[in-house]
Amino acid sequence: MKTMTIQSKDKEPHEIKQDFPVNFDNLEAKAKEILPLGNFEYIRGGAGQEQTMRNNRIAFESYAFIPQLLNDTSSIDTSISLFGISFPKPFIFAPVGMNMLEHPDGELAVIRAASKLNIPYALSTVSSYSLEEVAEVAPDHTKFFQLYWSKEEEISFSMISRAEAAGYRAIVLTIDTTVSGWRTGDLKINFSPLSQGFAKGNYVNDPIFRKNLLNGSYENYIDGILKNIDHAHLTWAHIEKIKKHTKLPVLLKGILHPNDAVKALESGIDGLIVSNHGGRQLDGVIGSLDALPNITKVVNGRVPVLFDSGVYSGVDAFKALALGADAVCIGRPYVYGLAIAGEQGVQNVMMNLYNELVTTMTLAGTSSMEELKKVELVKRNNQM
Ligand SMILES: Cc1cc2nc3c(=O)[nH]c(=O)nc-3n(C[C@H](O)[C@H](O)[C@H](O)COP(=O)(O)O)c2cc1C
Ligand SMILES: O=C(O)C(=O)c1ccccc1
Repeated sequence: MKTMTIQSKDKEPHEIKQDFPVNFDNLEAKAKEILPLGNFEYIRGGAGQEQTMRNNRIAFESYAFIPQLLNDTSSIDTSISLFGISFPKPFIFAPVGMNMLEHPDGELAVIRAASKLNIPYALSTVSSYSLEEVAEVAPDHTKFFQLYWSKEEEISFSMISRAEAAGYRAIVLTIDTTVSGWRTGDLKINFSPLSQGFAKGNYVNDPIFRKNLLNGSYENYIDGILKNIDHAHLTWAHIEKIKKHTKLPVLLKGILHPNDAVKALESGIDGLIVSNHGGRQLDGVIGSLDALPNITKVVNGRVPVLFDSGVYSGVDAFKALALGADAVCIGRPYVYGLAIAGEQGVQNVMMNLYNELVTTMTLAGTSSMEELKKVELVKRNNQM
């Protein structure tokens, strides 16, 4: 593979493989060639008729921005600050479960890429490698732990304590996975990612989970994970308990309604992630980007508002940031990069997104996140 070196604005040289797919469709097509069909469809697919997935894209396509020119954009500052820490790029790795479905190095490859690029990394509860193994690879890098609430709450509290002990900097509680979405693609071929055994990382050595396993509450790990993962009983009352249990900032992932954003603030939540889970959970909901402006309005800068679902280019990231997101979380693109070329693939994807964002900022006359936030957008009614 030919390589070239790109000098990014945060002064770290990054190598990009020239024959690595650049745009999202090509990335997805390449991953499809490489991955077993079930794994690929699980990653690509969404819930139901995939209306929500389409709504995500329609939302991005509906916004257009109006550049203002003859501003000095010879130096672009993309840095952001989150919970008192500064990062050179406005990106975050979204939590994505079971990375061994894509590559044997799984989350270890992703955290290596994240730490080289200095992009915060959110590890999933259902990771293939444990939170401790991931932390060991990059002890000083900023990591968040995404929590799927367990039916047996002691397991969740145990995982939070382990994340604290291993140096994770925040807990991201995902609230949109009350039950797993109606994933028609997986149902069609009877594909069950959990049954492949790649979701065990955080459960295998969890003291509470093991105790229950030995007590015979579950037949095996997979049975135990399946029995624990749905959280339909989770309510606002739990947030108080979680906040009491940990000193770490707690973010809620999956906020779409401004009323929920208000409740989150009233409950003392430290940050929000506007997300519809990439259209994988509830079909027929609003595009995530369409939910963003009303939420940033009610939050009004009191806590960080992060964003995900459908960010597939630097221009998409630009639009989400212009609509008030403090950082954007990247999901499927990096997962495809991981499938294609492991750690290097993850780096390539993130650097392509980043370099396109920098190019977009330069052309749009915006040299910092503050200026980007002032960009004017127009929304048109789009049919795709
Ligand atoms: C294969 C896959 C697995 C995921 N696993 C999790 C998970 O374990 N926990 C979680 O909160 N979100 C999970 N997500 C959702 C992502 O965090 C994120 O919300 C989503 O990927 C954003 O949509 P996008 O990929 O279209 O940008 C997963 C997404 C994918 C594609
Ligand atoms: O597939 C997903 O999107 C996801 O979040 C999940 C939920 C439960 C188990 C594994 C992954």
